[in-house]
Amino acid sequence: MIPVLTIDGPSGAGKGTIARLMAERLGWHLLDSGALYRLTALAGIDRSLSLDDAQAMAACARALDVDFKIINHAVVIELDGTDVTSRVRSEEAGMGASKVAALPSVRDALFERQRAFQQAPGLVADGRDMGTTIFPEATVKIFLTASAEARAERRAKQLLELGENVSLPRLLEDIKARDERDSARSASPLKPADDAITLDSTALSIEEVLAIVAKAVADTNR
Ligand SMILES: Nc1ncnc2c1ncn2[C@@H]1O[C@H](COP(=O)(O)OP(=O)(O)OP(=O)(O)O)[C@@H](O)[C@H]1O
Ligand SMILES: Nc1ccn([C@@H]2O[C@H](COP(=O)(O)O)[C@@H](O)[C@H]2O)c(=O)n1
Repeated sequence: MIPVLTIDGPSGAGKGTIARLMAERLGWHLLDSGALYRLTALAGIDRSLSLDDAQAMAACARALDVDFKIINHAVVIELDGTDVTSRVRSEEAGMGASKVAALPSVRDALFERQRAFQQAPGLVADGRDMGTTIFPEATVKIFLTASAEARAERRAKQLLELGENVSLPRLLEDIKARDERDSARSASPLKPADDAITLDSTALSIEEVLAIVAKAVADTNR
């Protein structure tokens, strides 16, 4: 079976960072499932659709015309032929994603697209339901978390580095709202798989988290 490492957890816990570093280290493929929900929201916004319209948003998700390109060692994301790399990371896309992700029809529409990422020699998949719903058979499952305050501070630092204006209280509010919506929804809510390793990164550096995850993967190969 093609091995899969899943990294789930709340927004800003460091999933994307650790998933990318682990994929590089292992030479495995990478699935950023949040990007698919963000792109679905952006496609809906661009078509002036209501993000609550389950049927229209599912059709949008199914027909998503996306391309992930590597240009000069960086990922470039195109939606309908347009570069949306920066837009995908915006708070508008994140909050929109969290709305459309609560629709079971949208989750169903993206199911097979995500499963198709499981290619040799292996896959690192980052999201909310990678270990519970999309890859329940995964070799190693990590549930990466951190306090809401630490996550808001990390996000603020990230946005400041991008030259964006930030309000820490506003970021903290958004993170808590997103946590609440992601955890309370009935379709694939944010929660650790029964067989996941839960890792609280509040007081850990990226290198320390990476070492723990790498050891968990190495331990399964013994
Ligand atoms: N252990 C850590 N200590 C300090 N900063 C961290 C740590 N892990 C990640 N970061 C930083 O926090 C920010 C958010 O990390 P990242 O984007 O990987 O989170 P995420 O869980 O994928 O978030 P989202 O689900 O919203 O995409 C980044 O700037 C990253 O460098
Ligand atoms: N497997 C997933 C991944 C993401 N979501 C939703 O998308 C939002 C954006 O995700 P990021 O990881 O890019 O921040 C997130 O808040 C979730 O609502 C999901 O439901 N399932």
